[in-house]
Amino acid sequence: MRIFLTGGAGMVGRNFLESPLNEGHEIFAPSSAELDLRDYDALHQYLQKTCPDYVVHCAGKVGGINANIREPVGFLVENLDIGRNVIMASKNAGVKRLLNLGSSCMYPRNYSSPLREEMILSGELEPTNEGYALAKIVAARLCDYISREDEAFQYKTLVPCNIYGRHDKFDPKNSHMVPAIIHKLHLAKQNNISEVDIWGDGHARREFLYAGDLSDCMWRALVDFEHMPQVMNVGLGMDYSVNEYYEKVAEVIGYTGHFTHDLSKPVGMKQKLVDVTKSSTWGWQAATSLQEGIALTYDFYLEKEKL
Ligand SMILES: NC(=O)C1=CN([C@@H]2O[C@H](COP(=O)(O)OP(=O)(O)OC[C@H]3O[C@@H](n4cnc5c(N)ncnc54)[C@H](OP(=O)(O)O)[C@@H]3O)[C@@H](O)[C@H]2O)C=CC1
Ligand SMILES: C[C@H]1O[C@H](OP(=O)(O)OP(=O)(O)OC[C@H]2O[C@@H](n3cnc4c(=O)[nH]c(N)nc43)[C@H](O)[C@@H]2O)[C@@H](O)[C@@H](O)C1=O
Repeated sequence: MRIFLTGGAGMVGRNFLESPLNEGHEIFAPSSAELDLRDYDALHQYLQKTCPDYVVHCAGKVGGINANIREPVGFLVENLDIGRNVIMASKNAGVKRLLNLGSSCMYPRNYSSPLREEMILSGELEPTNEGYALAKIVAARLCDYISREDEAFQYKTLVPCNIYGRHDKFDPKNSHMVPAIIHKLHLAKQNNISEVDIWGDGHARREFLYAGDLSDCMWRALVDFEHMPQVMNVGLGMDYSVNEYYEKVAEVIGYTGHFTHDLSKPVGMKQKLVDVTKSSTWGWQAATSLQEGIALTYDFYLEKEKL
């Protein structure tokens, strides 16, 4: 397969490229410095030249709750521009298969039951990442419409829960919760700090999938694209409280201090567990436990620290 991968320098993209399943495929993965996806003409020319069989769209402006609260304009506009450009340039260059990455942020807030794909747009979005979610919803819907208007084009969307793993962002300015906890507890242990702040009361719940498992699902989707549902959640099938994540990371790192709760910090959605019925019926499920995933991510963090 000839594959054009966007976001190849990011966490999901690098795990996709690192996968042993990439054997025998030709993958084009320009960085944003080589090909800025906000430049439609450059992108269209690139696709006409490379003629990929598949486009895998991982690029975007991505960050944790703080980054989304700080820059709603950038999260909406950049992801809208990039999403529209990649999808429309692919269509206009005649690329027949496209795998788009959505996010569980697309779902309405205040649902306690597992979130099913048909629930997208059925309610109010979470304000802390509304801009990002709107851009993700537009891109997913654009893929649906293209596939509906002309069956020769199959543009499909995976909707992952929160992701963590190798090549994650650990800088507190932009990081998601798991990498943020790893960074905080590592520094607390190194500097003998006996107390670490948890944002909020710690009762919010999150589902974090190991990036290597998402990569495995993406490769399986390319191999069995016809049978993949038009929109499909990708998750672990279970969630944990924020407090439990801190406890699990402390166990892996060997941090023995205690935790306080900073109620001034944003907490976002109370819960966002995705329903995994479609993906398990399709024949895929996550293989990496939270314990294993955190250990592998911490190994990566330590390797990075040494550089
Ligand atoms: N991380 C998570 O928890 C989740 C992520 N997702 C989705 O997965 C996908 C990948 O996320 P993740 O790997 O974490 O994100 P990263 O921030 O790690 O990577 C994003 C990538 O997008 C590229 N990019 C950004 N802007 C541009 C641009 N203008 N032109 C070209 N490339 C650009 C960056 O390239 P460069 O580095 O060269 O600038 C970077 O490689 C995204 O679609 C995200 O919405 C979905 C659910 C959860
Ligand atoms: C992935 C998906 O979801 C993202 O939203 P989010 O899940 O709310 O992002 P988050 O991982 O940063 O927070 C998860 C929870 O964790 C709590 N929390 C505790 N302590 C820390 C902490 O130290 N840092 C952070 N970031 N969160 C903390 C925090 O209060 C919140 O309750 C979108 O940004 C968007 O990227 C998107 O698509």
